[in-house]
Amino acid sequence: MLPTGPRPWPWIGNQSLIRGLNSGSSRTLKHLTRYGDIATIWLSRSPILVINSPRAAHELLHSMSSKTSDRPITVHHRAKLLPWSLVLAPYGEQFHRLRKIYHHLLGQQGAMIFRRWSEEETLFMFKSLAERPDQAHFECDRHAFNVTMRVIYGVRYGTEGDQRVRDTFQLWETMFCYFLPGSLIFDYFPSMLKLPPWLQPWMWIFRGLKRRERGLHLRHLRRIEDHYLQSKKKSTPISGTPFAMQLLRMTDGMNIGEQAIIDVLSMLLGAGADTISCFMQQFLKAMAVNPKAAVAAQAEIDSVVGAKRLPNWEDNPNLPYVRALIKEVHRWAPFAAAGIPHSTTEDITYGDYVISKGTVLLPNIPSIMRNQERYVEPDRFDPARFLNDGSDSATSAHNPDWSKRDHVHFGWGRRLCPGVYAADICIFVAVTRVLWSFDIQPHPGIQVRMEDVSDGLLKKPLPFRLQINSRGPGYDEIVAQQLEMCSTANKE
Ligand code: HEM
Repeated sequence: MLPTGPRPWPWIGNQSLIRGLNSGSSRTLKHLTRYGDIATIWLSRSPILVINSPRAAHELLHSMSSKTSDRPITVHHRAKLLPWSLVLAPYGEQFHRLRKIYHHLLGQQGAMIFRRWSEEETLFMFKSLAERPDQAHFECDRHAFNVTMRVIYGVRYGTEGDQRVRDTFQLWETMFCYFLPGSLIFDYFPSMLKLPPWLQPWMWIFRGLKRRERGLHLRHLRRIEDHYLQSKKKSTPISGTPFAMQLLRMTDGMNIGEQAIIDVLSMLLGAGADTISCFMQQFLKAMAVNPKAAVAAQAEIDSVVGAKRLPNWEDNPNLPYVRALIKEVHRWAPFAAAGIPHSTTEDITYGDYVISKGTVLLPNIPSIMRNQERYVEPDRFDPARFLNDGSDSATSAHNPDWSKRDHVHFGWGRRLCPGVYAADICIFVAVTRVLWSFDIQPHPGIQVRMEDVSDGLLKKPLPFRLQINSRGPGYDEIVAQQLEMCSTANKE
């Protein structure tokens, strides 16, 4: 027996709800919570279990993680087109191989490379935010893109590269839609996968998208390959060097081909830049509508850091309110809607339910983070709820007690986001520095609407307007001095 859910239509199942889930519709996500901890919906004739409560999500995706970390069969078909993409990888040998690579690059040690580039790139962001506060959404994109490009290839794009940054974010948006279960016709009619390749239009479309993405990477990769060959001759150590260089060393002798390297690096760039940018945009909007929290965080930063220097990653242990505020933005304004679907690799039992092998499990992330059993007054933005939680995101995600986990924005179990350390660093540095130097308010006469977000896997804020004012000339001077001292990076 499966949990209850809305009645499916013959053949198509609950197609309109699936469409609602894919577009991150709050109405659909809320509607599904009516059916309890878990609701069953149908994609054609296959069940999808939508998990609505933190308790059920923890039990199924964390405690039973060894049996619930596959991706759905519909995703396996997509993975054939992108076999070196971790997010699509079926649970198995290739998943473990990729996960090892990601852990090497993004583990607690490896992720420290994000620190230097985040600190430096926030200076460029300040300048652009002060000059163009109306473009805050794009400045967040550019900031996150440049941090990640510097981590991967050691290069940054100046303003003359703006169009390329815009095109890349646009490309990712299209690609993400392609990955969603139920977004392609073969999800409903799997026999179409038996057609000859030239009769499968999704293949050509996807190959076109991939070609465009390859263009972005190839030039930078070729340059790094040259450096790598030089460093090999001289046996130069490569820890702390751009990820592309480290990846070449890790895969040297594996004979996996250039496209595989590009697939790994493009996953890192896409997953890193888009998420950090989304978070920063949600943070700016959340500060404009919750001014008391912003003022409390600024008071803490002022008393610990003062006005004579910029905050940095080392201030993290001394800024508990800022850390709590970041956790609250993750919880209150998540951009991951229905998370990335998991699937079971064997039959499992949850309460009275027997969930058979191959069943899709889809976490309803926004509803889980507004759960009344876990959070007091869940609709209220209240960083104080996390003041006694000193754990970083990775430690909290491994807490065996579901009711003590801070938020679930990074996923669960063996599929937990491997970028969690990098995200903690980039976000802390950018949030603390923005609060140190700017006052953020709604633009006069324009309401800030948290619900104005795009459709898709990531609910990205639609372009918004805020007032972002410097806190005074002393702050501007310090930023200007620091900018001057910045290393002259490779400019694209
Ligand atoms: C605010 C920042 C971020 C959030 C909220 C976030 C959230 C998530 C979520 C919800 C998942 C799916 C987990 C699951 O399947 O249960 C995921 C997967 C992933 N994330 Fe992140 N992420 C963030 C930042 C990053 C960064 C900075 C990187 C890399 C630089 C990254 C790389 C990845 C990768 C490679 C996966 C696929 C993991 C797998 O399928 O095993 N993420 N992330």
